[in-house]
Amino acid sequence: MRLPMTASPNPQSPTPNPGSTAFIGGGNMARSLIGGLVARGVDGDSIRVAEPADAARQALEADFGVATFADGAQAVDGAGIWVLAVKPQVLRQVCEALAPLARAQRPVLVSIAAGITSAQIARWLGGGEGADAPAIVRCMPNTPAMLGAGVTGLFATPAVDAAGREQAQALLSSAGETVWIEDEAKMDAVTATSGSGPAYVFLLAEAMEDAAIRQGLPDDAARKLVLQTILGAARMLTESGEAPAELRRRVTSPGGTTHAAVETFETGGLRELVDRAIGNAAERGRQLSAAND
Ligand SMILES: NC(=O)C1=CN([C@@H]2O[C@H](COP(=O)(O)OP(=O)(O)OC[C@H]3O[C@@H](n4cnc5c(N)ncnc54)[C@H](O)[C@@H]3O)[C@@H](O)[C@H]2O)C=CC1
Ligand SMILES: O=C(O)[C@@H]1CCC=N1
Repeated sequence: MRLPMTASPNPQSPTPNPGSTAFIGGGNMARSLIGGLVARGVDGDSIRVAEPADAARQALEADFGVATFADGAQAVDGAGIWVLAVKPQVLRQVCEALAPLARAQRPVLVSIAAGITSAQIARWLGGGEGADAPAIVRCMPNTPAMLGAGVTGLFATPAVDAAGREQAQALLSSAGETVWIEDEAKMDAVTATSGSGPAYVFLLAEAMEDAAIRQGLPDDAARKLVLQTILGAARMLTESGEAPAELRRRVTSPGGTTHAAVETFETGGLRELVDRAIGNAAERGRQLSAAND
């Protein structure tokens, strides 16, 4: 097991290695993204992670062979791309602490924090206009990234050049599909749809499993039936080329069992509820921005 490295940061470093990636924060999402990079064949030695929790650092080293550091300044030293993977509540403090190094190294900054805008990050890093503006790519991945089955929405500020966009896209592509979003204001909708979205499917799985057990199925049978149903339906959605409504229509015999269930969902207001839930998630993103400014 490696020990946290102690090399001094070099604030003068003018030519960072674009192939080296630093993660600030080594929690759940960082692990998912790092796992995707390593699975794609990226050398763990080129990944540097700042993470204050000893246990998380040790696990990252053991699982992925990455270099870890207790201190952000050490992790970013020489890295051409920095992934800001801390909670929105601590991002300001992280950016302010790394601002001098960001101005010296001029990395591509990839933020995955929900809600926090590129303008806030730029300001916390000390700003700069035109060619001096920090190159920020605001992203919203999701947890299926750990299987390479994620999807990420990306928005790049004008300061990000074509090479920077390619670097960010290559990083997030190792976690699954990518979608460029040209209007940053829509990133809260991305967060509410796909960033948080896996939890909606997990909630549906919980509810279906509970209902199946209430219908008398043994626990293990209920779980297997529900999980394989969701997997099979997801594959049909992604592989058949058919719209969700058409796939639903084909399962729903008039007057049959599915019809009874779907009518219950429709009259119970499922669509309105989903609309409200996603609207509330997007609004929470905007609140996170305001609350952590
Ligand atoms: N969990 C999810 O499904 C998704 C999360 N996100 C975003 O990813 C970011 C991270 O979320 P998670 O990984 O879920 O959180 P997490 O809590 O698992 O990871 C955050 C990590 O940052 C570390 N940390 C705290 N202060 C630090 C500092 N000063 N320097 C370096 N590391 C520090 C913590 O010890 C922790 O390990 C958040 O901003 C969240 O909005 C984005 C997409 C999906
Ligand atoms: O719940 C959250 O705030 C984060 C962002 C998207 C998924 N998890």
